Amino acid sequence: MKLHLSGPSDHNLKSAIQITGSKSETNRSLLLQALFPNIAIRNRSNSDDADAMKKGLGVRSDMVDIHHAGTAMRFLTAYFASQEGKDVVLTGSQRMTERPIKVLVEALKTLGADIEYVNNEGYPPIRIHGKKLAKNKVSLPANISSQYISALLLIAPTFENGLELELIGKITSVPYIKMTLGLLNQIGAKTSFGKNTIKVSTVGHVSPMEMVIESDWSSASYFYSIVALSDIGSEIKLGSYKKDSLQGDSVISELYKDFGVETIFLSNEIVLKKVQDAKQGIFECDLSNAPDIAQTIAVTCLGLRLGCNLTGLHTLKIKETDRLEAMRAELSKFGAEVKVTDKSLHMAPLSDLVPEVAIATYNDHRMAMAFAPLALRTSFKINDAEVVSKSYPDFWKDLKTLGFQLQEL
Ligand SMILES: O=C(O)C1=C[C@@H](OP(=O)(O)O)[C@@H](O)[C@H](O)C1
Ligand SMILES: C=C(OP(=O)(O)O)C(=O)O
Repeated sequence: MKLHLSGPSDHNLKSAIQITGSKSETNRSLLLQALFPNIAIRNRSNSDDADAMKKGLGVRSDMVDIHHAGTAMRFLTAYFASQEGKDVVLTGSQRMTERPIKVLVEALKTLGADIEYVNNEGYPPIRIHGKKLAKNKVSLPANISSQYISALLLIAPTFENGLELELIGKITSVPYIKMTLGLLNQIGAKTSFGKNTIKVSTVGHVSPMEMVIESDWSSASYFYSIVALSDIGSEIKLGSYKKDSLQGDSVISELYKDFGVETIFLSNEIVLKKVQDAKQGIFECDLSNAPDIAQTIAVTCLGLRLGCNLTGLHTLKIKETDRLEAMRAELSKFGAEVKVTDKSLHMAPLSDLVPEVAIATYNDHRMAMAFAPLALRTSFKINDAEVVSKSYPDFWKDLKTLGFQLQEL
């Protein structure tokens, strides 16, 4: 589906939107629920990735396809490896077969798992023969993806003597590891996170309990961008959010102050309000703790005619696409001067946007959603707009309620 996008006629926005639960929290909770069936989940994500996780956990055949879902790939690898008697081949989309999994597989093998690569060493698909994992201590590199660490931590409560991880190198995407530990605490696991050691205790039994998932902050980021690009006085209310979030992307409420966006925390909602013009100059930020909002921020800067230096982006090359290269190519179509390294993105301020360009999305939901707010500045096209369903299937519907004009081409 190719969409032509233009902004609302009135740039003074007033709207309220309900977003579903965080996909990261949902996929962790679904795994914990499979291990401890007394857990009930409220406000789960309606994303494709959450569906892939749910289906994968319930599968009866010996083939599991998780499509594009990185968390489902990594979390299910750990889950199946620890399920005695389970024999499955775990695979995904073409892109998933290019996203590395060796660090996790090696760590699981050290713990006693039986896993083979079906085609290419280090990459899905993998064949897993589930076993009771006997060891309880392992070291692994921590600078490639935090999902490997979260995957191991999530199965740890079922180990006889808990689990101790030694993390090697600079730890990336730390808030996602803390999110995992936070959810483990909710089911009664004792956890500790020292400088480079994480410990999780065994959990024998979980009494009936409810996990209430906060709505997705990465999805909220697109509305921060919209408010930043709209008139002073604009307000969008988003539910259901809270101040003490488990999601690292909630840092956006601080970052967007520089773009003139204030966040008002109500009991179960946030109100994003454009209160002043953006701070002028080059926007600088290290996003190693919040990699999923890098694309949103780069496009906001483009729309506000600001330059940016975004660093800490070393994980972006192995996500749904090489996001650094994809951003360079697509920002450039609007006329921006962009340089990328393998861990950073640098953009010079641009005064006039080239209109009516067609943005490619590279099977990456965040490419489509990050660029959409720019329709407040110029009209353009988005190719393969349906990619948004990976994390936010209602995105285009919600954009229409704000008055954005979407025309299917
Ligand atoms: O654990 C998680 O839920 C996630 C961790 C992050 O990945 P990396 O740790 O690979 O950066 C993030 O980009 C991804 O969208 C979700
Ligand atoms: C990187 C992402 O997801 P995953 O790694 O889980 O595929 C994302 O949603 O931006």
